Amino acid sequence: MAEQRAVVYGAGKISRGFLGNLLADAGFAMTFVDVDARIVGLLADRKQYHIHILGAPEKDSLVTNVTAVTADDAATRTLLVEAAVAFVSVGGANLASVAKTIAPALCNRFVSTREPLNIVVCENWRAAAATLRDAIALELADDDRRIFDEVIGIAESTILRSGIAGTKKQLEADPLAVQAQDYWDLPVDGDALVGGLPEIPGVSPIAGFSTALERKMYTYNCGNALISYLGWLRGHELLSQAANDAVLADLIDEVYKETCETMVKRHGYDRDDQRDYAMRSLAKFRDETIVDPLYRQTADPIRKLGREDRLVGAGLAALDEGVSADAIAVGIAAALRHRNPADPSAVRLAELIDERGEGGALASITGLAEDHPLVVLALAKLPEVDALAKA
Ligand SMILES: NC(=O)c1ccc[n+]([C@@H]2O[C@H](COP(=O)([O-])OP(=O)(O)OC[C@H]3O[C@@H](n4cnc5c(N)ncnc54)[C@H](O)[C@@H]3O)[C@@H](O)[C@H]2O)c1
Ligand SMILES: O=P(O)(O)OC[C@@H](O)[C@@H](O)[C@H](O)[C@H](O)CO
Repeated sequence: MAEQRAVVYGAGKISRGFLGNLLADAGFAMTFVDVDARIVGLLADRKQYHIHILGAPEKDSLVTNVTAVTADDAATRTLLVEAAVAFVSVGGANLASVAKTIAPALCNRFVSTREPLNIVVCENWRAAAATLRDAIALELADDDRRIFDEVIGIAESTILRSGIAGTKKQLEADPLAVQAQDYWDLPVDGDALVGGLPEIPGVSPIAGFSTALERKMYTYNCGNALISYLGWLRGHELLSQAANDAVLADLIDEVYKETCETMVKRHGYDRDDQRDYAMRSLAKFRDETIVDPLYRQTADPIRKLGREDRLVGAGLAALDEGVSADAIAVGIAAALRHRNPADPSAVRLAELIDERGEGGALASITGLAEDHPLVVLALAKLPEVDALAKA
């Protein structure tokens, strides 16, 4: 059988450290598309890179048979003609821009084939598949849009593996090296697929997936964000240190109670199943073999304070369901206190707070009124956050 090719939009930590791992193990040749010319140049020259599996070095691998092109390269236009599957992991805020690269490539594909193709979207971003589908549709003329609607599946997934930059030593040996959690499943929205996915062990189409990404963002990433922003304020460097900090234990327990109750009420998840799901995430955060720096977890606080993102989104959902959002609000307050001169988003957050105060900044980031109950609640938690930072 001819070699199957996958196109992976984004060549960052998840694309190389997770998608590339599963696809290489399944025997795929891969083309990565990225806006970062340095990464693209390295991939195109070296055609391989190392993945280091945290806590399980026997599962480390050398991914081969890869190449890459920059997103503005004319070569991207023909990439999807023979692709068997595509993945996107570029950061949710970049979905509109990647759509501009994907749309012409789909038009070229339609000239030679109307065979179905699925694009799996791998982002921590609410309604990521709909966002990408709408953005691609905007780029297409009517005839192509009709074909697009018929033969192109765009399916969400939940990424539960952590992808982490290589250590200094690993990067000296291979500038493309990534570290990844020892986790191998990528659940995908099976109902959104057209014609099914090629066989890729670990990539599992799931029926009834519609609320899975929100569940992950508002349970797993909400807990993670509270732990990470408070952990940073308390001087920790790693996620596992923050998640094992006894001073934070009660609050962590509370935030999971709130988010679990919210998900049970909002989507009808079984209470025990939801609790197990939540506790699996906490066990992961506490796992010391997963050496995950808090600067990655806390990066881009403005995005993470977004109205539909892990903290404010979860807080609004809790209030809608009549559930307490007190602990979630502590997480929001801790994010407002986040300062990191090396992170442009944190610098911008500090400027916004200087200009408008915490309430004004949160209102302008979320679009909520300054007197919205969640904004008021979050501001009321600032003294608690300040006390926890010093405790
Ligand atoms: N790293 C993790 O552990 C992890 C886990 C779960 C979910 N996620 C989510 O996965 C997504 C990717 O995360 P990551 O950690 O791999 O980020 P990353 O920054 O390492 O990689 C993103 C890559 O996308 C590229 N990119 C940006 N705009 C692009 C465009 N228009 N076209 C092509 N490439 C573009 C960037 O240059 C970068 O190389 C995010 O939504 C993140 O929230 C990450
Ligand atoms: O990727 P972000 O920036 O949205 O969030 C940082 C981490 O919390 C996140 O990458 C988790 O590690 C990930 O969601 C694990 O599934």
